[in-house]
Amino acid sequence: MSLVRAKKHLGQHFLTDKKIAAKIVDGLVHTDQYSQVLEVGPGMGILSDILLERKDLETFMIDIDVESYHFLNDKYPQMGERLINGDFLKMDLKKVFSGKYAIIGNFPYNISSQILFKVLEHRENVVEMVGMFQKEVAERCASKSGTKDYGILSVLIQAYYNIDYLFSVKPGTFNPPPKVNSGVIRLSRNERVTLDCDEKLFWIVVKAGFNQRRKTLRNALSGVLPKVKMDDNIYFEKRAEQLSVEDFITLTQLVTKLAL
Ligand SMILES: C[S@@+](CC[C@H](N)C(=O)[O-])C[C@H]1O[C@@H](n2cnc3c(N)ncnc32)[C@H](O)[C@@H]1O
Repeated sequence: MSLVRAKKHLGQHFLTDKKIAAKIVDGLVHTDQYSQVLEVGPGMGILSDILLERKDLETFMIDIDVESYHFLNDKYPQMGERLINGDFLKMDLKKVFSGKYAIIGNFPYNISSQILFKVLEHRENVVEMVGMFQKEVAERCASKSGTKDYGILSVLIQAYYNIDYLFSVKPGTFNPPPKVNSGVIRLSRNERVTLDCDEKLFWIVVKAGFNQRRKTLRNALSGVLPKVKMDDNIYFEKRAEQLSVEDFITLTQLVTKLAL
């Protein structure tokens, strides 16, 4: 079985350290809540080898690279239709999974945000995600209000998930090595079934606030929500990075009232 040639445009950096691979799979801790897991970008299968040993989990895999797909198809003939050659970003997750499941991967760094937004979109059923990202992205997701890294993804992820930064990984543990350090995070769905506010508006407020993060929320929101008559509430004088998830929920409730 010849090895898969690493393709830069697909973000292919293959992990070579089996101990790190095992640590990543061990990051799945809420397995009482699901029995199916989707691995995104299995590559040559360093995580998949460990996942397939897990008797408590039914593993699905999707890789965009046809060469990886053939490699894995030969390596794991038992996978059948659970091994998919395709683009995770275009994958119809509802067609494959009807109940709760987890997502795991050493993700391609060029599409990190899109992967995270897709997880958020399917938050009702994705109860856990363990994944490796570029270290800065992993840290940004986990950062708290008042820090420079705190942004749209931090708020949206932390609204729906508890986040744990698990560990960092050096470039030398990949072949070929990436130019950046990596970080592994775990997202575990929190108790909130829904937010206590208009969720669509919450997303709009968060995005608008951070898209002009140097401005006060009064100025940042006025462009996207022209019908809202903002009063003298102190929230409007703050900047997005000063607000916690709870504050954003309260602000969204306030904006809803002022729009009536
Ligand atoms: C960083 S490599 C990780 C490979 C392997 N899991 C490992 O740890 O060695 C990322 C993998 O994601 C795959 N990939 C890139 N874009 C993808 C996409 N849109 N959908 C699914 N897989 C993708 C690449 O082909 C590659 O196998």
